[in-house]
Amino acid sequence: MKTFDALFAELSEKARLRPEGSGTVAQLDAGIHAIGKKIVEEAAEVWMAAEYQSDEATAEEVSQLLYHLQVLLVAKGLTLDDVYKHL
Ligand SMILES: N=c1c2ncn([C@@H]3O[C@H](COP(=O)(O)OP(=O)(O)OP(=O)(O)O)[C@@H](O)[C@H]3O)c2ncn1[C@@H]1O[C@H](COP(=O)(O)O)[C@@H](O)[C@H]1O
Repeated sequence: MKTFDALFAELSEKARLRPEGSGTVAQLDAGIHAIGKKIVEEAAEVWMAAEYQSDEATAEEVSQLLYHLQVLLVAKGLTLDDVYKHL
């Protein structure tokens, strides 16, 4: 099973190697504004799933929100340690 840290390493590699067909590369190319909008959209989907849908659906929406947050970190050149030091 993939972990949060493993996903971040994978996304960092995608940004470095820019493989064809990568959704992450497309998101990075779309820029901070587009990534930010995606985060807000996914956050709303987390809320709606938690309030009205199953635990499984909620967990899936959370995974998508975490993915888009990681894309934002990669786009900004931030690391997980930059975040962890605030936890
Ligand atoms: N974990 C994720 C992940 N979570 C969410 N998403 C993206 O976020 C979108 C969220 O989907 P929604 O349900 O909101 O659907 P949607 O609104 O129709 O989404 P759009 O495609 O229209 O933006 C998905 O379509 C994916 O594009 C993800 N895209 C990729 N990953 C993982 O990231 C890694 C790198 O992926 P690539 O860069 O695509 O190779 C792989 O391990 C993937 O499994």
